[in-house]
Amino acid sequence: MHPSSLDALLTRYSVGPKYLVEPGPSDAQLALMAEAALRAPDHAELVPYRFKLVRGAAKEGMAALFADAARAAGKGEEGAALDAERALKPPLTVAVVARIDLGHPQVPAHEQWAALGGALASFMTAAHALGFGGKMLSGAKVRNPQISAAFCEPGETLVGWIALGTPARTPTGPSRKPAAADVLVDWHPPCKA
Ligand SMILES: Cc1cc2nc3c(=O)[nH]c(=O)nc-3n(C[C@H](O)[C@H](O)[C@H](O)COP(=O)(O)O)c2cc1C
Repeated sequence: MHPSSLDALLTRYSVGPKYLVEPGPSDAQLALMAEAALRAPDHAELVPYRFKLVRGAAKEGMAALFADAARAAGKGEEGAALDAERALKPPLTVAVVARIDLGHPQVPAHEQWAALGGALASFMTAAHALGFGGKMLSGAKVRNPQISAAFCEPGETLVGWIALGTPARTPTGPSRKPAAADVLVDWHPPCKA
């Protein structure tokens, strides 16, 4: 059974591309994930992000870009083949792109990044609730000029890629996290001198 609501929030974990198999989410499931992302808090409703789907023949194009970036980084042919495989293996890859308006009169950049982070988390949690696994990945590749230009329109920043698919193994559980008490702290007003 798929987890729902609070269960999904409490049990999401990342599943790396190695353990992702077909099928990936359908168009209808992707639409639900995007709707969940759009429910994240977003000051002035700027929607400062896009989720760009890499599927079908586009995967080959991404693999070629990854291989070229690996060569440019001095990795050699074995490294290039490994990076190409990273593009081809997941059933679906979703490029996460930021659209930060640095000159916005009300909403500073950090609030727009916060909106993107919330959307990303909701997108991934919705995927988990639908029975899929995934992992957000970036690495030095996001700063490769050819890759960045291929994924971004002017004014956009490539954040990374979410690998998505069906988990091939029973998850061992979420990664280690701090206790709730570590992030819940009482605030006290400063003492008057
Ligand atoms: C924007 C972003 C980029 C990330 N890039 C990487 C990465 O390149 N490599 C990696 O191992 N983890 C990366 N992570 C972290 C993983 O996606 C994941 O959150 C982490 O391994 C913790 O696992 P969990 O999600 O199960 O708690 C990134 C996370 C974010 C939000």
